[in-house]
Amino acid sequence: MNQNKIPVSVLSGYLGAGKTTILNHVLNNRDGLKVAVIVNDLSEVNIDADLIRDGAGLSRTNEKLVEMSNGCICCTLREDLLKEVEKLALEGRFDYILIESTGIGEPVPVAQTFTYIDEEHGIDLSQICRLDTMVTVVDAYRFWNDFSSGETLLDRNQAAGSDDIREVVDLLIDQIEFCDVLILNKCDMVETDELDELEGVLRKLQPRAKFIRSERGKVDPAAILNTGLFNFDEASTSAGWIKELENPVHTPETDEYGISSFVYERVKPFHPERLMKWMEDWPVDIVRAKGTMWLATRNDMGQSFSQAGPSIQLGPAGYWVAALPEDERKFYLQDEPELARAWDAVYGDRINKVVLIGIDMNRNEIESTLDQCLLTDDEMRMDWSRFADPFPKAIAELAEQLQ
Ligand SMILES: Nc1nc2c(ncn2[C@@H]2O[C@H](COP(=O)(O)OP(=O)(O)OP(=O)(O)O)[C@@H](O)[C@H]2O)c(=O)[nH]1
Repeated sequence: MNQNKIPVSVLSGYLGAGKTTILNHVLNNRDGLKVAVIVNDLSEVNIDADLIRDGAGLSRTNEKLVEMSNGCICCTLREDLLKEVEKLALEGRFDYILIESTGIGEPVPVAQTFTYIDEEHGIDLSQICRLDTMVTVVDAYRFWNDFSSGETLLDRNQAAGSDDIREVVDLLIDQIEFCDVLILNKCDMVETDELDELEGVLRKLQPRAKFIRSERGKVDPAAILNTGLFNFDEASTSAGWIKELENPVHTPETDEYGISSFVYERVKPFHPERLMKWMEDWPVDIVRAKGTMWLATRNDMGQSFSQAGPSIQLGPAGYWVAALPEDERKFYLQDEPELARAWDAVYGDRINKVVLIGIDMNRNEIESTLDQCLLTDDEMRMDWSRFADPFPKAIAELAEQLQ
């Protein structure tokens, strides 16, 4: 760890989760640390900055509050963030930079700002700063409500612009699946057993992060400052579904809250119509599913599948290596021993491989009903291109039905 580089912590979390409250608490207990604070607000009036100015008692001479308003540091204000952080770091009078992102900000692009050289502006923040901790704040009281609302940010008038079509649940998942510390805030508003269940699910979604429960934002500053926990590669692969794919762990049935996960893996394609019907009747006990699907009608391309609550997405993931010209296929097989090991003699790398995470999932039922969506032995001998394929245009309608 280079002591000359100024450490940075970033707070993400959906609107109203408690980021400003936590920030104020941490600043009020900062123990002499000279902190520069960057507060990002989507609107023109940076209310959070006012709250921090009033609540945190930053010293005018030693500290600084930078407002970044009217945009989001993960996209439209990314360049401003680069320049602002560079300026603060080069001033050399701060011990720490603490950033509060907007509620609709995604953590990955913010972390990238600190990790990669920005060629366009010639700024390499990694030479002057050290991203120390990515923190995600989750509102324990509203979580399930937001997760299952089926609403988009536009529906809630919270979008970054009219072309921002993100669903609330997808944003929540992005924030949870990329963090080093997850703060479950507003614990005063939720019964303990509900909290235990929620934490169990969140730990399944994000097994790497350190979990902290807080009430009214009371978080020990040491939990989010100078933790040294950030590592881009580890954070990028820390989602529960990736961990489950890498190393399937079968939670024993004794789990108090019935939270479990498993991988559905079959070397046989789905019949698109039957799969579509299955999805229309999505089992409510599955909270999160993610993986690759093989549709008989799209035999050359794997489909990337992602579900979180009522949000379902399916789209092309890329060509199966088995569908590539022979010389390319040989190249990949030589280059990737893992691919060669898993290679099927007939179908190559074509496979259905989906991680399912849920509460009280009936694994047998899920597996047997999904198996019925695979091609039958008779269908395997037919011309697959002639099967009806309602994907992907039906996906949008499907998402609506699930709400
Ligand atoms: N009951 C309770 N209320 C809380 C807690 N933490 C924050 N609040 C309240 O929740 C509301 C939102 O808190 P903020 O700290 O402004 O949340 P935020 O994440 O900064 O919100 P945005 O900046 O809009 O994204 C405020 O009214 C807080 O007083 C908590 O732990 N318990």
